[in-house]
Parts: sequence; structure tokens; C-alpha cells
Amino acid sequence: MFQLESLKGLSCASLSFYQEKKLVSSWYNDKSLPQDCIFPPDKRSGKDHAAAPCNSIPVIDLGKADYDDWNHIIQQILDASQEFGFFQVINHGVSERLMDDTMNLFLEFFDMPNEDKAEFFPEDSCRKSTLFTSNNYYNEGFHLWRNNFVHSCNPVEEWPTKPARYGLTLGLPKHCDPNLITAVQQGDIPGLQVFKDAKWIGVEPLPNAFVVDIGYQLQIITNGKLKSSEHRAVISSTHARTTIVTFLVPDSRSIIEPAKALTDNKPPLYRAFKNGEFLSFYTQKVGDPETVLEPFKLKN
Ligand SMILES: O=C(O)CCC(=O)C(=O)O
Ligand SMILES: [Fe+2]
Repeated sequence: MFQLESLKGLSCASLSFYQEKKLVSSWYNDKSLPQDCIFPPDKRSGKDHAAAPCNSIPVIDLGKADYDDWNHIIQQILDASQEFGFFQVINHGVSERLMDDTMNLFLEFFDMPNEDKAEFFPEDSCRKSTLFTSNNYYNEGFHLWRNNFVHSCNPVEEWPTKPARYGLTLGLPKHCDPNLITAVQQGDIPGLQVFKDAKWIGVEPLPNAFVVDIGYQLQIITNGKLKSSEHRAVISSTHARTTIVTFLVPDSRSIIEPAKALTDNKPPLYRAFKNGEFLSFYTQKVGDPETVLEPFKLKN
């Protein structure tokens, strides 16, 4: 696990403390929480913070595809994507060793001294790999309890252990992903929760599984047939959590619209737009699921 030393000054707002004020705050030692990391009461995780990881999110065994009917696997994926917007895959062909090596590499990265990590702060360079707390740091009002290292195509997220003021902050608030599909290697610390039937469901960490979720763009392309589900990341007060999250994102000039072949002659629910337009609106709205699709919906 992470040493406290490596977390000092680099969690949540402290990334900007570190950049702007060049100080390592003592808040971590005090077990207190910086004021700007405290979520407004209606955005906190509330009583469901510790929603027990459960097995209701479908687990699809891709290894069975060798001898089973592919159509059956495809149907399982479609059913899960329609009902939950989420599923886990096991026996997917990525070796356990590669998954472990990748996770260990990123654990080592987060464990490096702050001075070494500082070269990845976005303002300092035009590197492809950057380390930050959130995309919209200066407009979001309250900050996330996480560090996010985006490495060309693979972001890695670190959710440091939380100070004693339990329940006042989150790693990531309720959102849907602004891309096609996301694959998460969640490690063994629970924290990912999906909102279904007005309840939070914890996604059980399974060894060597990928959690897959449907992003807004696939929801739009399938004209709402597949569902992008709201989810969030809660933090443990005892364990740091590191996840490897791979987003499949079209180029910002790509046109996103309901595919005619998939609309079943129903009127399209969304207009055509450039992906870049959507991504900037998403960032401006800090991913707020209540409003982020509004300008892209067609009023039929
Ligand atoms: O790390 C996780 O468990 C989920 C992260 C997530 O939802 C995201 O980065 O969009
Ligand atoms: Fe997400």
C-alpha cells in the first residue's frame, strides 16, 4: 500500500497547493479535510457509502466462447448492457501476469516522491502523460478525492485513504462516462458503485476481471437501446485504491448520432454532433447526469 509520505501534498486539492503555493499542507497528518474537498450535503455518498459489493452485476465468461455459441455470449452482453449498462468479463484473454505487472507499475508510480511526480503536472509541460485531480479543477467548486494519471490511452486513478471525516468527500461523484465503452481493472479494493432502481450497488472486485460499462456515446449511437448507467467511486478510510481505467474515445471531429441500422424505424432521440462539442459541454457541466445530454436530445 501507499506510504503516507507519498500522499502528503498530492491528494485532492493539494495538487494545486503543491503547484501554486508550493507547500505541503499538514492536513493529512491532522486527519482533517481541506474545505474545498467537502462535497455539498446533497452530493455526498450518504448511507449507501458502504453499499456492500454484490454479485448482481452480470459476470460474462468470455472463455466459454471457444466452445459455446458466440450468439449466446453476445446476447448476454446485450442483456447486461440494456439492464445495467455494466457487466464484468472474465477469461477475456489478457493474462493475469500482464494485468498484475501493469497494476504494479502504476502502484510504483503513485509511490514515487512528489518531486518526481511533479514533472507530470499538466501546466508544467505538454506531455502526453499528465497527473491531475480533475479535468475541470478551477470551475468545479469542490474537488475530488483522487489523483488521476492519464498515460496516453490509459488513465490510472488513485483514491488515497480518506481522513477521519468520513462520508464528506468522494473519489468521483455520480456520472456516466462520456465515451463509447470503458474497461476498469478495479484491483481488490471495492469502491465502484452503480445506481440502479434508486439504489447504489457495489461492484464486486473479482480477480483478473474487467468491469465494462457503456458510455453516453454508445447509448446515443444505439438510440437509447443500450444504457449508460450512473456510477461513482467511493473511498475507503483504511485502504488506498488504485484502478486502471481504459476509455474508448472517438476523435473529437467524429460525428456521433443514432445509427440508422439500430433505430428500428423509431425516430432518433438525439441529433448528430461532433464529439468535441459534446466533450466540452460535458466538462463544463462537470458530467452532471441531469443536464449533460439536454442540448443533444431531439424533441420528437
Ligand atoms: O475507478 C473506478 O472504479 C471507476 C472510475 C470511473 O468511473 C471513471 O473514471 O469514469
Ligand atoms: Fe466512470
